Amino acid sequence: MFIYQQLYKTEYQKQNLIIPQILVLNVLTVYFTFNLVSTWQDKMLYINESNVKDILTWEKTFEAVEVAMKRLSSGQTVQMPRTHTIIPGSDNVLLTMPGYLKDEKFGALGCKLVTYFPGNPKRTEALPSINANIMILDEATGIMKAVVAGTEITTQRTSAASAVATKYLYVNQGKACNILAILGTGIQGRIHAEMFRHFFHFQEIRLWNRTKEKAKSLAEELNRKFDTNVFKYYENNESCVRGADVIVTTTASPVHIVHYAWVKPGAHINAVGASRNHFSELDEQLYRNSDLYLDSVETMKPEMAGLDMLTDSLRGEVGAVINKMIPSSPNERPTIFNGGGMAVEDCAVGRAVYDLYHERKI
Ligand SMILES: NC(=O)C1=CN([C@@H]2O[C@H](COP(=O)(O)OP(=O)(O)OC[C@H]3O[C@@H](n4cnc5c(N)ncnc54)[C@H](O)[C@@H]3O)[C@@H](O)[C@H]2O)C=CC1
Ligand SMILES: O=C([O-])C1=[NH+]CCC1
Repeated sequence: MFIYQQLYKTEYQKQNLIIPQILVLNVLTVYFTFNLVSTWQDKMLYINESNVKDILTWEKTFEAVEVAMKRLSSGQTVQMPRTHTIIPGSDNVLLTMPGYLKDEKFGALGCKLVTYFPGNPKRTEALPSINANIMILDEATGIMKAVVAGTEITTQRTSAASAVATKYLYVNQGKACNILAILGTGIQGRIHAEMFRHFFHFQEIRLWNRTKEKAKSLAEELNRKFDTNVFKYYENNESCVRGADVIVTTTASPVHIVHYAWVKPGAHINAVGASRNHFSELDEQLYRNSDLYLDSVETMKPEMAGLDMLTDSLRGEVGAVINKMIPSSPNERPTIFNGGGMAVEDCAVGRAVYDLYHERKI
């Protein structure tokens, strides 16, 4: 632009050029800014499900979720309540889960879009009921850096949240890991069975499902896969739960499938599944006679029907136990971890995947 100006000699010529110059300058500014942004967006990365499965380990997911829980309970996160867009006349729902987590290793600004379409597994070509994508945004500019496929991440991080809770509320108390009971053998039931075997080495892992054949075939498949016989299938939920040290519920059942009378004193329960609310798989007596821990009290308040009636049971967040802000329960009351799933867990694991992807230069 400066050189261009020097070519004109008279004041008249120069003045007459001012308006066109400003216009040209503006057009160029808009052009370059737009090009810069569109270059960013055109180059935006999509890390697909196969990439995620290749690079994400359970150890990394566990670490990311543990950090997310810790940071949430020490006020280093922002997590908005998720929105639920329910498709009229169905149980199908779209959730948006925005969050921000401050952490050198796992920090991210992100938003997960996740759908829950419970009929998907029964389609002619079975599909997962939960499908997700996580947007990772640049903290300085707000521009999207990547979309990370979020279905495997949701699967792993949900089970990892149960594993973190089990470690701090149960295993670290020196309690025995002999028998694990899992109710519901869909995607969450399967990952909990494999991940809990991996981290805690249970001697017996019991599986129960409403459709009995599914529990039976999963037990057979996992025994074959790991060349073991620790996986046992149960026809009845009561006998599956009685005597178990740790119980995991991963169903969409709208009615109670675990009753207080069946639960061993001092047992730990991870209540993962939810139907229309998060107060359905376990009966009220169990909630009233247990110590209840959540992933996020704020996020669960609008979602967990009945939470306001459980003030005597509610001890706080698992992150607060990890941070030693509150003690975990040393007594014989059962402990319950009711995890609703947190956006900041998805941010943390999404960031880990983003970094691993670049480290490995896939
Ligand atoms: N807390 C969290 O962060 C997350 C929670 N979830 C919840 O976990 C549950 C399971 O999810 P996925 O394994 O991905 O789904 P899935 O569709 O693979 O499995 C659903 C399971 O629920 C059982 N089920 C359905 N209706 C039932 C009923 N009326 N009584 C007994 N069992 C019933 C099915 O037999 C199946 O075993 C769902 O409720 C889902 O919303 C899923 C992901 C994250
Ligand atoms: O946290 C999560 O992603 C979900 N919670 C329930 C369905 C999906």
